[in-house]
Amino acid sequence: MAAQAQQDSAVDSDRDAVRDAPVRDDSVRDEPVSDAPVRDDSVRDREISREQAHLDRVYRRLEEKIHEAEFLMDDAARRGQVGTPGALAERDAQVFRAGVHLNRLNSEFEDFLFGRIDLLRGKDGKRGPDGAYTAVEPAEGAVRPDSTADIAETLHIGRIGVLDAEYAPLVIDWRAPAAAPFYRSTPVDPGRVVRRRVIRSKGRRVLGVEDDLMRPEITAYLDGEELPVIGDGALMAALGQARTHSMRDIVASIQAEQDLVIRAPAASVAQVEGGPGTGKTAVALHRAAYLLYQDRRRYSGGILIVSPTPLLVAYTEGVLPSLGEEGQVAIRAIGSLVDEAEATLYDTPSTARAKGSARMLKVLRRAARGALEHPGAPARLRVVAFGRRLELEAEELAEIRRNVLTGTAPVNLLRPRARKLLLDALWAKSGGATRHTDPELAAELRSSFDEDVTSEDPFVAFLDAWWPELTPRSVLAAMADEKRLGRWSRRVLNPGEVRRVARSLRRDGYSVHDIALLDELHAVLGAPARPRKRRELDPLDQLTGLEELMPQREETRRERAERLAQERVEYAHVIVDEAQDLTPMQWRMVGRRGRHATWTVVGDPAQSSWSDPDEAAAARDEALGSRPRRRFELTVNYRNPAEIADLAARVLALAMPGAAAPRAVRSTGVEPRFAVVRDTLAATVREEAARLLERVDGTVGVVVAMDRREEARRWLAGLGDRVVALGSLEAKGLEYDATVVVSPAEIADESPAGLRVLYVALTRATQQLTVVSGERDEPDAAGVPDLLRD
Ligand SMILES: Nc1ncnc2c1ncn2[C@@H]1O[C@H](COP(=O)(O)OP(=O)(O)OP(=O)(O)O)[C@@H](O)[C@H]1O
Repeated sequence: MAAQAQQDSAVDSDRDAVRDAPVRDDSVRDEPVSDAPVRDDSVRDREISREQAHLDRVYRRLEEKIHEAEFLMDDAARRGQVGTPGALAERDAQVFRAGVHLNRLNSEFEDFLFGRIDLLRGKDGKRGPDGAYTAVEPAEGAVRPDSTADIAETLHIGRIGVLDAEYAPLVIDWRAPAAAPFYRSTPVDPGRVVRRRVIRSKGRRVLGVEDDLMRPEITAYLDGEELPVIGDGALMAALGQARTHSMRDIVASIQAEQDLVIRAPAASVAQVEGGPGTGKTAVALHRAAYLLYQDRRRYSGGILIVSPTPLLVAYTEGVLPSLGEEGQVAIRAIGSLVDEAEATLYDTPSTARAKGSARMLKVLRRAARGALEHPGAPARLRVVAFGRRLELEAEELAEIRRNVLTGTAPVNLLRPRARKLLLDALWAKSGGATRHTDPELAAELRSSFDEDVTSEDPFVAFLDAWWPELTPRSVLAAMADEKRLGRWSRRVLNPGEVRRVARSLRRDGYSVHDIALLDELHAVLGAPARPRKRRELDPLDQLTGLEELMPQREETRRERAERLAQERVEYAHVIVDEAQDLTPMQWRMVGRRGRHATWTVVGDPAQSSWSDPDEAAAARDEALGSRPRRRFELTVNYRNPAEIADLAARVLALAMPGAAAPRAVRSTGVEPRFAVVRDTLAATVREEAARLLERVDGTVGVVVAMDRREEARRWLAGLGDRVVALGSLEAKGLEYDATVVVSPAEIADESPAGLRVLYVALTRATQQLTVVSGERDEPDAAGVPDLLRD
């Protein structure tokens, strides 16, 4: 039987890839070779043209929908001319809906349609909102006693859903419940799925199909014809593709354990752990698209994805638009979370350690108060009121300041209280309190005294200098003074830390750790009350004189909504990528953006570059609060071939003894290459990078210790834009076809978490890895550095 005969190949291409021996990936070459041979296959061609016919139908339908949307826009424009308020509102709503629709339909997605499942008859005959049958399990008798069965339903899966004119599904949105079996079904637990097909297309042309048979034990018929099975496994094809400088979506080949995370209910915190290359970043991005599809209204509050570096943001930015989602999701690097302050600098590990620690909280609170006493602060206050000269001396002023600061409110919000206590003290000196016994007259006198004093320029100037409105930047700048910082850090930071932190703050620009300090200071200082903008005059109000009658009218609901949107720093869902790297201060910063949010937190403790994971875990727990958590684990490495994964596992064993490395699904037969410095380090690295550029079609990453970044860029000058140099910390989350890791010992010695950083560096390549060793690496005769020996 044909289906039976295909059993072996179907098991070979088992999409779950859960097996012990990695699959040999022959697309990878050690030596440059020409293109692989193309197989002529008439069944394959026939299947491709069948899918082509379906895709043509889909595009015809899309064109009809585009015309409908355009008609809607025209119609809306006509309504606009009527001019009544009702018609105008309706027009706005229509234009908006039609615009969104057109926009989505007009984007010519590469592989708009990418999947298909052929299903057995289900337990009941119920259909879901997308027109597909809802049953997960097959009906009794769907498979006949002689192991034959008929396909009862065929679903095509794509980036957005398309119904035909009769509301039958032409394409099911990948996020719809009916699409779940496409990702979840396995030969062990197939449900109704008999055959799962990945369709590869470009623009409107179908290029190929790859099938996996989920029920190899039966012979299935579709329209009386036996169901053919084509292909060598779509997953392997996807993994073998050359990498560019942008990440691709994985929508056509999401694996079952990943799908569980993507579709997890968003009620609380989904905590996802997995080793390098297990798809954590990919899953996080697909989850954002899924959540928006599931409950667009709820997530109109915005989804924030926090990424470790601007490089990773740039690498991943295109994924959501390719899934049909834009606008509602903000992907921000952890160093760009505070508006108008972009991190451009790196701190040394010891400075970073001090700045990232929760100990800084105390320092910042003291600094926020201490910064009020700046070198230019006036020592005394002199005013004239009721014709008398009144003075407050330094001691009295200090006493008033102490009094004000007993309050716990943010420093900037204490300014009105400071003003009031100054006036009280001046009033007491003026003797005004004894002039009247009648309380009403006394109050009147006091109020005209206050008015007298506060309208005097010297008082206003004094208050501005003595209790200035502090900004996070000004306080951080004050901390650059080592003496002052020493005072504010007493018994919190040691003198070495004080020196290093102060010195780092004297540089031009901010480091990624400074951004969390700025954000904390923003909270500690409090935003000063903004004078409310006067409403623009409404012509209707002018006619009726309402504006005069109600000069302080409350802001309308719409105005309030607009203001809140502008001021938004909180999100409905927060996704933290590479969560293992967040310092306690960064957790506080991210936590403030998701106080009422649901969360997805993905990370890998073995890749943490933070030296005190326990302190960070405590800060994370505080940010996530008591929300219930659901834990997920990703176990399969889709990035590295087994040859590279095995080498990296040696460093993992040193960095985290006993930790399990994820299982690699591919093997290339190409072992990592070990090179020792020949002439100069620069020349050796350049030669090795050039060698790899010849062997791979895509990108090459050269990973060096952080303080070699600049020189490494010079080493590679002129080799073209397929190759990039990166510091070890910048390599986080990224991947290349091939990598050169320069001096493992230098990377490992950089910081207390250096071995884990080296583990990150060694796990970036999808095809080939070269390790260059200097003397410090103590390479053996084969060039293998001490740290990487078995
Ligand atoms: N189901 C899949 N189908 C195809 N490719 C996949 C799949 N899952 C992951 N990949 C690919 O594997 C690579 C690694 O994925 P990703 O960067 O998301 O892993 P990660 O767990 O975030 O890794 P790291 O912890 O090292 O940053 C990417 O190229 C991704 O596209």
